[in-house]
Amino acid sequence: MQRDPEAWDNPLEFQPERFMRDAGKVEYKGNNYNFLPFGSGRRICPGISLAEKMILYVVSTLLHSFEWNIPHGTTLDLSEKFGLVPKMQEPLIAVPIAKYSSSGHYL
Ligand code: HEM
Repeated sequence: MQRDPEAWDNPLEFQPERFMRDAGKVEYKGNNYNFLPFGSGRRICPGISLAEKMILYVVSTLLHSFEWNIPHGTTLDLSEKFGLVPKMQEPLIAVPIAKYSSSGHYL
């Protein structure tokens, strides 16, 4: 359903901005069957509230604290392989470089 071209324009294209166009209106708590990131019904993810509170904090802290690279001499390959959930064809190797010392000073 989340890949149905009748519900989504170019559903297989990575377009995170599609969610920003109607930010605030995107329903993800199991009532909009076009978009079920946490599932639906009796087995819906019980961690939604925690995820809502933590995800922005965790992702922004990782982006703020580290510069992210891929190993030298490699290229980024975002192709997927078929499965129950999409997995990367080639595993992503991300190399974090700390921006701050343990005392909090910019390196
Ligand atoms: C962005 C974060 C998360 C996403 C996208 C996510 C997504 C999902 C999905 C799709 C399911 C299956 C629902 C279904 O079968 O209909 C699930 C189940 C579950 N999730 Fe999450 N989840 C997230 C975070 C969390 C967190 C933070 C916790 C706990 C602290 C959690 C605990 C669980 C548990 C225990 C289940 C099994 C529920 C059951 O089978 O009855 N999840 N989650």
